[in-house]
Order: sequence, then C-alpha cells, then structure tokens
Amino acid sequence: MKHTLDIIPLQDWLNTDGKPLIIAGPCSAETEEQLVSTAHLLANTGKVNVLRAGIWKPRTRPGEFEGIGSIGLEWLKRAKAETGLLTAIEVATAKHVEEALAAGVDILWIGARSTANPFTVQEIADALVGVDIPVLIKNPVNPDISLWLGALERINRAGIKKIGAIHRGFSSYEKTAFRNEPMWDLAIQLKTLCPDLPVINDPSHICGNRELIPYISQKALDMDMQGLIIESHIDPSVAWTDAKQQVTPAALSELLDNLAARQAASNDPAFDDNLATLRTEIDKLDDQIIQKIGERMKIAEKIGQYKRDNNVTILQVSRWDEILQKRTQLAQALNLDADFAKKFLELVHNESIRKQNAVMNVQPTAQA
Ligand SMILES: C=C(O[C@@H]1C=C(C(=O)O)C=C[C@H]1O)C(=O)O
Repeated sequence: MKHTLDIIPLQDWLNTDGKPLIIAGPCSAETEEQLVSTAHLLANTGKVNVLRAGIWKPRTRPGEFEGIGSIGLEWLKRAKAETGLLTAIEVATAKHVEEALAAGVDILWIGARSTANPFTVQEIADALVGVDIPVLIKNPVNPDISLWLGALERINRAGIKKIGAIHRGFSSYEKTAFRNEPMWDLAIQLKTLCPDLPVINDPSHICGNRELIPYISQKALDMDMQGLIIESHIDPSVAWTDAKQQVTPAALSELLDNLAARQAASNDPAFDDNLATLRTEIDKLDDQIIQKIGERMKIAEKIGQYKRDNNVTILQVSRWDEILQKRTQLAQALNLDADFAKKFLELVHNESIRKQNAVMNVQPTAQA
C-alpha cells in the first residue's frame, strides 16, 4: 500500500544540480572559530549544499557536553553570511524551533530519539504550524517503521510539505561493525511506501567510525537515496563529540570524489533492451519458483492427511535437519549465501507446518 504524504519534491526546494544533496558540518558547534573555519573549508570544496551543526545535543548520560546552546545560532548565522551555505540544525522542543526560526536557520531535523517519542514530535509539529521550512526526520532509534512514518505524518499534517527522511541506522542488541545497524530493508520499505519522499543517508551515525563511511555512502546512493549527511570537523582528533566518526573537510571532499554517481534509470536504449531481456528471465524464474512452492505445499498437505490418519506429529526434527543441511550445502555450491538459504528454507518449512496444521486440526474461532 502506498502512503499519502503531501510532499514538495526535493528538487523543487533545493537545487543540487542533479547531484545528491550533501549536508556536512561538525557534530557539535564548539567555538565560533571551529564552526566558521570548518564552514569555509566545506564551502571551498564546492561539493557541500548545507552546513550542519549540533547546537543542542541529546546525550545519553548527564554531565557530557550537551551542546553550546543558543549562542551557536549566532555563529551559524555568521558562517552562512560568509560562505553562502544553507544551514541545518536538530530541534527537539518547541523552544528550539522558535529560536532556530528566529535565527534564520534554513532546514530543521528531528533526531532519532525525538522521532521515537510522539509527544515530542507533536510538540515540534505544533510549533511549525504556519511556517514554511524544510524538515528532515531521522529514523527512530528502534527499528519501527510505523514510528518513522508517524513522525513524518505529524510534521506533514502541520503543513510542512518540504519534508524528507534521514536514515541513520537503528540500535541493536547485537554488537556489529556498525554503531547503528543500517537495516536497509526498513529504508527500502519507507521508499516503497512513500516513493516521492526524499531519503537521505547518515553514514556517520550508522558507522560510528570514519573507515566505513565511504562504503555506506556508496551503498546509500546505490539504494537510490537522494543525499548524504556527513559529520565533518576541522580537526576531528580534538572534537568534543563523536570524534571517531568525523572527517576533515579535505577527507570529505576526497570521499565525495570517489563516489560513483548512479541514476535511477539510464537513457541508453541498448541498456533498456538488455535490462528488459534479463527481467523477462527473472519473471519466468519467479513464476517457476512460486509454482514449485505451490506444488511443494500440496505435497505437505497430503503428508498432513497421512499424519492425521496415522496420528503422527507434524514436526519431524530429524527430517527437517536433513533438509536444512542438504539444501544449504547445495545452495552454497550454487554460490548462494548459507544464511539466506537457511532463512528461505525456514520460511518454507514454517508455511508447510501451517498448511499441515490446517489439514490436521480445526482452529476454533476466538469469541469476541
Ligand atoms: C512435510 C513434513 O512435515 C514437516 C515439514 C517438512 C517440510 O516441509 O519439508 C519437513 C519435516 C516436518 O517438520 C514431513 O514430515 O516430511
């Protein structure tokens, strides 16, 4: 099902010359000198559209640096006046919104912790009624697409049509190479539900370290995302926050140069022809896969009838183990990922069990 947000497309409110939107700047505004000099270096690359800076920082523990506060807005004004860069900051309360608007900030974003809290998002939405300013909404910390959509809807209902989403990854219990798990499938779901919604990737917060940023940035462009927000500091080694994930403006410039720009479509007719031929093959194979799965389920149902007539359990662990082992081996021999093969087989097995259960046992309807 498609989602109906009333959106003004990104290219109608921000000209990026057909290139991805690049937002860059320090995690936190620390001093006037740090912010303004970083802004100049970023502007001089000619590759940055918007200067970002954290003014109020949501920190996990008290006692850490919680942002420089309102004075930082004056520094941002100066950076904008001197470089011509647009400016963007995070807002988390109605007061932040008021101050940001009064300071002439160009773009607001809502942070991941705020997106997770509908009261906060509503407070921000109420403060934005009657205002024409672009608002970007980061995914909530927890992998819940409804919360992300809900926040987009709240802001949209306040009359903000210049909206976008920022994919910054999700908290996960498992420790991986990433600070926040990308869980690309959620960003893909959002793009599928809201095809007109610009989605921007935040590789800095996904990675938590400089080294992985180029890889994630390229993947984001390959996922047809419209831009990148990357933390950049004049001297990351002395940054007051997120030191490990910030890059110098020079490193950012190099990183952007090395990204392969991709288009959503090609205008080469030969490419289109070849793609169409290959897609026909995929269509045929998909049809066969679904047909074969249908046939397999019919046999499982037949087995269910036998089991019912002979009072044999549905689940047969040793048979299932054997299938899992043999088919995963086959999958690997065919260059398929073992994990993928396992997940696929598990899905099929669960459905086979559901089908047999339907044959063998009548499920009572729950009383209202
Ligand atoms: C179909 C059967 O029942 C279950 C489903 C299986 C399957 O779908 O392959 C395998 C083992 C059982 O857990 C069976 O016993 O063969």
